[in-house]
Amino acid sequence: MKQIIIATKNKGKANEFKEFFKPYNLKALSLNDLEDLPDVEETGETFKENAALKAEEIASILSLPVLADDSGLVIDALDGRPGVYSARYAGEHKDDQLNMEKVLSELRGIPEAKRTARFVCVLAIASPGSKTRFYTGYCEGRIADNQYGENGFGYDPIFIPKGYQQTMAQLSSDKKNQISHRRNAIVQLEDTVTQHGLLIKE
Ligand SMILES: O=P(O)(O)OP(=O)(O)OP(=O)(O)OC[C@H]1O[C@@H](n2cnc3c(O)ncnc32)[C@H](O)[C@@H]1O
Ligand SMILES: [Mg+2]
Repeated sequence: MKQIIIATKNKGKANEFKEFFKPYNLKALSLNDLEDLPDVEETGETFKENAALKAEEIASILSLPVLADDSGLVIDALDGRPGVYSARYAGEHKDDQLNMEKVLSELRGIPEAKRTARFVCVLAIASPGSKTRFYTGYCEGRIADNQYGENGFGYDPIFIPKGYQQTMAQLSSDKKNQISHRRNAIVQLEDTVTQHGLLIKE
């Protein structure tokens, strides 16, 4: 089967990419499937900068085209936080539970209408010798009053997509993968995947 490398160590993201690429008969390999690759430091101030850092560093080490995802939750009432700091919002150890508790406590007392937020996903495709390409997807919604549901990862238990009454973590993984920021970004890059050199081996 043909393969595509995703420069992520996040198992939740990696599993979603595995599903997305199945219809292309493409096997998505994450950094958890490959040995001896460094942790890329995310020193950028934007999703785009961090996505480029991850894709370009791994592409240059492997001399292969690489896809990276930088994503996060942007909350209006918190002036856009946690934003690019979503993974480490409550500390360097990247704890989903503590991150959600921090957001819920910062939003305590804020009424439903003012709890608007969106998930953002910026994908970068870096290919040695070519210019890095970017694709962005959004998923609009609001922050719930508590955590609900077990599916997904990250902030899914506190995020209610627009048009739904349940959190992302209460929806099935198939449903999430139809409406998510990551899906919406993937749709943008579909042509690139099918037409260009992302298929690294048979
Ligand atoms: O950098 P990699 O290795 O890909 O893994 P990461 O978890 O550090 O990924 P990011 O730097 O892009 O940070 C994204 C964070 O935003 C949150 N997030 C992104 N997509 C999400 C989703 O689909 N559902 C829930 N939370 C999400 C979650 O907390 C992630 O850890
Ligand atoms: Mg990260």
